[in-house]
Amino acid sequence: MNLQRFKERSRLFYRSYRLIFQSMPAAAALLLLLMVLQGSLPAVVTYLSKITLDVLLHLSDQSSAQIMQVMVFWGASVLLGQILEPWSSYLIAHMNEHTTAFINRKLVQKANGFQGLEPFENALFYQDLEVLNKLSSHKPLNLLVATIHWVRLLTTILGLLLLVGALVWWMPLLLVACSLPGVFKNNALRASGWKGLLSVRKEALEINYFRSLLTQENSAREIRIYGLGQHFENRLMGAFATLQQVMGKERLKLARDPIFTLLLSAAAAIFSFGYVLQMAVQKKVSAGSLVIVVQALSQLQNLLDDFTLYCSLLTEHILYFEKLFHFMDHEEPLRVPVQPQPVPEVMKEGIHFDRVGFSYPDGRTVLKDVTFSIRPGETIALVGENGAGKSTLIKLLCRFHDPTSGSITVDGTDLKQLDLQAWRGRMGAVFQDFVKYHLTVQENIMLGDLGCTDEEMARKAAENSGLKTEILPSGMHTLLGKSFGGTELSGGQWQKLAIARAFFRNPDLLILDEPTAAIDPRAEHDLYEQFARLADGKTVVLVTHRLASVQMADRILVLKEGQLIEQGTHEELLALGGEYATMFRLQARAYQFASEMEEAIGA
Ligand SMILES: Nc1ncnc2c1ncn2[C@@H]1O[C@H](COP(=O)(O)OP(=O)(O)OP(=O)(O)O)[C@@H](O)[C@H]1O
Repeated sequence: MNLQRFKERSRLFYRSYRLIFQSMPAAAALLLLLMVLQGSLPAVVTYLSKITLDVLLHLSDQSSAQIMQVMVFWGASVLLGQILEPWSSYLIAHMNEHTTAFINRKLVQKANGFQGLEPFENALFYQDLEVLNKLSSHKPLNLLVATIHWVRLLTTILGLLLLVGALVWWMPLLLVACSLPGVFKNNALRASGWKGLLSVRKEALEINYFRSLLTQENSAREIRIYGLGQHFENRLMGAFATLQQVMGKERLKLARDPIFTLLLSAAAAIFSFGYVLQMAVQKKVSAGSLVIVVQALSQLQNLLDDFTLYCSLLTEHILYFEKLFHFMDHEEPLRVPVQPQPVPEVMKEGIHFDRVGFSYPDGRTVLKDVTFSIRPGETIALVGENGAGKSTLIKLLCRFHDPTSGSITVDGTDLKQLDLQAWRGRMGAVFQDFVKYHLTVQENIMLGDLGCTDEEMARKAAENSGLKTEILPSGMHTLLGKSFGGTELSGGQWQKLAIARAFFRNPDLLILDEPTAAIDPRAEHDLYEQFARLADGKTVVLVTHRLASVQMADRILVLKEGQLIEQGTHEELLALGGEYATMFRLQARAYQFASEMEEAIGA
């Protein structure tokens, strides 16, 4: 290990211990103290044995008083060891819970702290988060416990080496030197094990994914209809097999490879033992000294092996922290201004997209040179075929991503310079993949504005969204979703609830990304009338495929393959006879066909 690497490792250890100590400073310090105390006890007991033997072999008038003293010390040491053991176990368990919660909180805070969505669209981010989350329940404590055992072992070993060194000065050096190759070997093996674990992060995610597909209600129907159970089970077992194969190889290496280093340290112990015996034969040592050296050597052999093991465990655990800090040091890709500009109280000029281009991190260009304006109080509808870039445009408006080229301004100020929290605070949004919170109806709505506790407003928002809460078992207080045994809503009812949440916030800018996809035509018609009434004075950006609904918009923007190809009112675009007119006629024909069919069936 070169100096640079050594410095990095030392910094890493320092940062890791600081993190653990931050979670419970007093308990960690106390535990460390207990372990050092416990660690020094074996050397004390061994030393007391030597004194006893020497006293017995050289009896004098003070011998009985000396033996009494030794017995008191011996008894106190044994008792102390017994008293301390349960307390260290108690502290370890106590700290385990705290450090797990502490690290989990740090991870969640970090993930939640990202203002943009880019990290969430990166597979490695998820894989790292998964590994870190999973191991957070034992790695931090393992590091602490391994450190404590390491300190305890070191204290015991140093004590015993001192005893041995007092007799033969070079013997401790020999024993330590012959143990070092084992330390290095085991460290390397543990590091390789950790690399192996990281190399199967994808498989670990696959296991979670396929297991949840096979066990959760939302996938249960398709799996049964298409008979996918066995297929996914095979893929699950395939991921398990890869994981077992990789980790099995690492475990085998760990069991097999340290044999030569073990033989070396055993040879040093045997040689030392033989040397001391020869000294005893030549009467160069007292019987007491001989006994303690023999005792110390036999203990040292095991202790040095344990020490080697704990060194390698420390290496393994510290690698978890290396990953953890790497994750924690992840920089926010979205540049947030240090001194943000305030969001205008009332928008005057509106929002302007100027030659906006955007590519996702995979490099595909999704928006090209898009230029348009949204005036305050205007309702804009975005239409276009699947994958045209409508939702991406909404993401840029919410500043989940920044444009790759061009700019978005609000009353002339670049969106990047605005106070992002305040900007988002003005918005209400119903996304395509809105969240179904497994909470009560009222809570679902009131999450729209945590600062408002007006239950009557929540009821009104439900009413405006067209959600009939009176038919639910406990009205507004009905618990929803299966997670906690609540009532399940239909897709359309959930969607209305998401709309109610957006209404409850009473936003200046309402974003609706296919808000009615799951809603029946009559409810959709009622809802759009409500939108028109409620949106009075608000700016609305609506994405929809149902062109019958966009006629209420002040302006319609047509996107195709990431480009804005047409814009105008419904009538203007029909008169233009372009993409919109074609799409509208196709849909109208389908509706006409349907109503003719209805009439025919009626007749
Ligand atoms: N997170 C992402 N990473 C990479 N590419 C993405 C991501 N999200 C969307 N895309 C790609 O960007 C393009 C535009 O997607 P977008 O969701 O904006 O289209 P859309 O017009 O809203 O489509 P739809 O009507 O089907 O909802 C698509 O080709 C899609 O594959």
